[in-house]
Amino acid sequence: MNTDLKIAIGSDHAGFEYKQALAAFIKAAELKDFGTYSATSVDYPDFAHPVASAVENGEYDFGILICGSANGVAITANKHQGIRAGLCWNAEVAALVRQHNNANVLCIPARFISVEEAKQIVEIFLTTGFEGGRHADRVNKISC
Ligand SMILES: O=C(CO)[C@H](O)[C@H](O)[C@H](O)COP(=O)(O)O
Repeated sequence: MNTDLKIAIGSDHAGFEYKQALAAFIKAAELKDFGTYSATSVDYPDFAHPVASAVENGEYDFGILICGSANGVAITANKHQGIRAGLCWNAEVAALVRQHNNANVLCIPARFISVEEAKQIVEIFLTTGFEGGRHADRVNKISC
């Protein structure tokens, strides 16, 4: 897919192969791979924090994080004040996390979906806009 967006991507070992496939699939204005760079076992926060920081500081428009279940990377990314990371397992959820939650980090569970499903999720996530309105009121209430 082609996009004018700037994308930060990262994974742990469980998401490594999917990250490689998605990085090849996304033709972005800029795509930075924050690692991991092999299938050797690593700790997901070491990759989720840098991706979340890069989106939080405005360097990148969106982040994509992949681990086995996507829970580890989602929990980590959501520790960042400016991050709304959503776990997406199908295209419909990916659309909703953009339309209703204005998510800026997409978390993909590599051990539970196919690479083709992951590509579809990425495409929907990156091309769907926030609906605003009542959803903006709710998103504004998230920060504490
Ligand atoms: O953090 C996770 C679960 O919330 C991720 O799915 C990790 O990829 C997973 O825990 C890694 O497990 P492994 O047995 O060390 O490969």
